[in-house]
Amino acid sequence: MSETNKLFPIFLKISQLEVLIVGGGNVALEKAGALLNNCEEAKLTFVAPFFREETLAFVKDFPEVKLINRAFLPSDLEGKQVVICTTDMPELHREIKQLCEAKNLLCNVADTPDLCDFYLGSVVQKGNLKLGISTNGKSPTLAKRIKAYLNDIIPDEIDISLDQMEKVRKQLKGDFQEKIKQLNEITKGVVK
Ligand SMILES: C[C@@]1(CC(=O)O)C2=NC(=C\c3[nH]c(c(CCC(=O)O)c3CC(=O)O)Cc3[nH]c(c(CC(=O)O)c3CCC(=O)O)/C=C3\N/C(=C\2)[C@@H](CCC(=O)O)[C@]3(C)CC(=O)O)/[C@H]1CCC(=O)O
Ligand SMILES: NC(=O)c1ccc[n+]([C@@H]2O[C@H](COP(=O)([O-])OP(=O)(O)OC[C@H]3O[C@@H](n4cnc5c(N)ncnc54)[C@H](O)[C@@H]3O)[C@@H](O)[C@H]2O)c1
Repeated sequence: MSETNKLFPIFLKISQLEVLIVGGGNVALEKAGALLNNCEEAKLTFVAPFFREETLAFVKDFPEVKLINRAFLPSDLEGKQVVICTTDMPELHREIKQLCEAKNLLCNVADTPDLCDFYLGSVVQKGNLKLGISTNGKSPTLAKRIKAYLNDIIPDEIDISLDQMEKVRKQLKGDFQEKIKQLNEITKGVVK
């Protein structure tokens, strides 16, 4: 059988988690952008001895972002649940990954699949609908292309259908199996 993608996608309530981003440069900006564009209340703490202007300009309007202006210390991991390493210091990333393992923290080392417990995905968003795309680390660029393609072909009106379905779902009576039958019937024509 051909190779399969064994990653399991979950949709994190990122505003309920404490996230540490180590580094404040281009890659930090890219990863923070990925999180904040999905949830502007994401609780991000950055630690870095130097922050790029672009990073500072981007994060300044987000209420839950904190900046610590010095080199990483192991104590920065206290109270954190997710850690994203974005510096230009591979040795530091290996050390942080080990510290995270000892504390059972989920760690992503940007652009370094071997050190990641999870990958960031490409995200398609149409109102309440969200699709996460993974290429199993094979090609983030192709993931970006697939995102653009899906963004074009999924109609904006899908969000109206979702709102209508929510109302119907709340009004339906009957036992669970009967509800599923009715919901399947109503949604038959939505995706053709
Ligand atoms: C989805 C997205 C999320 C995000 O980061 O926001 C993401 N990378 C994005 C873009 C992107 N990254 C890179 C380029 C330059 C072109 C290229 O190299 O292809 C571009 C394209 C661009 O920027 O246009 C460089 C790169 N990335 C990785 C490596 C190392 C390697 O593969 O070995 C290298 C080489 C570094 C070097 O040269 O040394 C690895 C990872 N990048 C991942 C995620 C994870 C796998 C996701 C998947 O399964 O597809 C994984 C495994 C880990 C992680 O970082 O979480 C985001 C899409 C943005 C969008 O949707 O618009
Ligand atoms: N820029 C890109 O798009 C890109 C693409 C692929 C790979 N990379 C690689 O990713 C790495 C980061 O790139 P970048 O462009 O974001 O670099 P950058 O210079 O913009 O940022 C590096 C950040 O790491 C911080 N840092 C350094 N030592 C630290 C420490 N001890 N504790 C905390 N923070 C520390 C710096 O203060 C800075 O904020 C580099 O190794 C680069 O080669 C970058």
